[in-house]
Amino acid sequence: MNDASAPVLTARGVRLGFADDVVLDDIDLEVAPREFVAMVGASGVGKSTLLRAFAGLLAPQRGDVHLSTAEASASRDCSMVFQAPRLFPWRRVRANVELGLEGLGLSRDERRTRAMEPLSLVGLEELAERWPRTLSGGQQQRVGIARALAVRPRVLFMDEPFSALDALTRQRLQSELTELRQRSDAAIVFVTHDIEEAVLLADRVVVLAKPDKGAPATVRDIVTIDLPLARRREQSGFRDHVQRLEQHIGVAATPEETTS
Ligand SMILES: Nc1ncnc2c1ncn2[C@@H]1O[C@H](COP(=O)(O)OP(=O)(O)OP(=O)(O)O)[C@@H](O)[C@H]1O
Repeated sequence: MNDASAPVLTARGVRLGFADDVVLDDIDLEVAPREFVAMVGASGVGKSTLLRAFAGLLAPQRGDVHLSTAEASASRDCSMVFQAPRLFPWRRVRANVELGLEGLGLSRDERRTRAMEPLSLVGLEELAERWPRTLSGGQQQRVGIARALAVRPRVLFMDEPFSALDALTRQRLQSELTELRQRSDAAIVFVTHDIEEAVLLADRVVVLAKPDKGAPATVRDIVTIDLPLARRREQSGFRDHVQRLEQHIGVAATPEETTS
């Protein structure tokens, strides 16, 4: 039995890299059940690499990653949403969502029923029998999210899931994700290069950065976003969090730059 408050993900002293190239080092992080953690950092700092290691797709060179075991019936420890929805064009929407459920010991009927739950969570139950090519980009990404949720993961990993969408669709999906996380039991670890998106969505934002040029990146800061959910960019406190994060990542303009 899992302790209900025990972390769903624990990383201790993690080092990651490719051959002799160390990309990240000394990574320590715990993610609590149902927590939403965003990871931000400059391009190439290692956000996707770390997410892959968390999901068990890449072995650490040092340290370890522990994912707690899923307890719900026919569920998985984790699932992943990518930048592109990666739907199979020859399978209808519902059949795409059922894909993740194969191999979980469910009957065909059970798989069909289970696929409809997350589709309704993302507002697509009406489109269950459509072909992917007949959906908009935002709808296709919702199908990708539904497919990842169908397995009732303890942790949902999302790698820049909205970055390929137009600005309006992106905003809509951001607010939908806030609603969805309140109705789902999954913790979410979300990679983005968009600091405002991280402040809109996350309970905590992990800043990855290199301490020195050429050195592997590590966790520079973890910022708790203590604003109530259903956030808006205009609300008080929002910009303060964005600015603090920008300074840590090193994208904030220096005073000389702003006055010249
Ligand atoms: N399979 C691989 N083999 C060798 N090097 C890799 C591999 N995957 C990633 N890297 C390197 O690891 C570093 C981190 O890449 P990663 O994609 O994790 O960064 P990122 O922070 O997600 O970047 P971005 O924001 O641009 O997507 C980069 O220098 C990249 O070139």
